[in-house]
Amino acid sequence: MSGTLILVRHGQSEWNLKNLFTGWRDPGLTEKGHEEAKDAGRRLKARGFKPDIAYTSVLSRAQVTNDHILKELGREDLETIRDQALNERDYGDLSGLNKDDAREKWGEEQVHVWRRSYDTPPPGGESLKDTGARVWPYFLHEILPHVLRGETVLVAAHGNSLRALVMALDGLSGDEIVKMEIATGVPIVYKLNADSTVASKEVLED
Ligand SMILES: O=C(O)[C@@H](CO)OP(=O)(O)O
Repeated sequence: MSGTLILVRHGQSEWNLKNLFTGWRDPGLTEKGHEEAKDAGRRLKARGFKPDIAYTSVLSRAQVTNDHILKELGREDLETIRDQALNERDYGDLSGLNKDDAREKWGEEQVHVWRRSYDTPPPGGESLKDTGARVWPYFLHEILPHVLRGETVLVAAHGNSLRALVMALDGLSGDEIVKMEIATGVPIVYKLNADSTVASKEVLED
């Protein structure tokens, strides 16, 4: 039997809008972000998805996104597990800085390497590899068993924690992940086989 894994990046946050490195800081959603989250819920509802359990991070932008989705699905009372393992990548000393100011200071190329490379950490922060080293074991031990039991699992998390997960699920290389972006509020739906390989992947865009 195969189960379903639904990944959703939180809606636009106040700091996404202000173009600030966010990481483990905890800004709320913008109006647009709230709408994106509700829209993710509507898209899932239109396709008949019914989560059996939900997972999110300890950061409010992901939790509120999860709440909006569950409300749209009429499942506000669904068990939701919150864990730091699903937090955004820790941006270290870049947290709170403007991304354009950082490009002025350190150069376009260096900032791109910090933002998108696989194994170069930003100063004082986590590389995507470091993020994957906490996201992937958590996924294997806590989330995957539900999917393998045939359940539908919702994971509302963050751009880079989800990039780490998608990298492993899709078998992408360190070079391939550099180009991979995850849009806010757009559900990515995986069906997994009983041996945990990916049976199908669908991005629920407009
Ligand atoms: O600031 C952050 O925490 C992330 C996600 O918003 O940014 P980036 O896309 O630059 O990795």
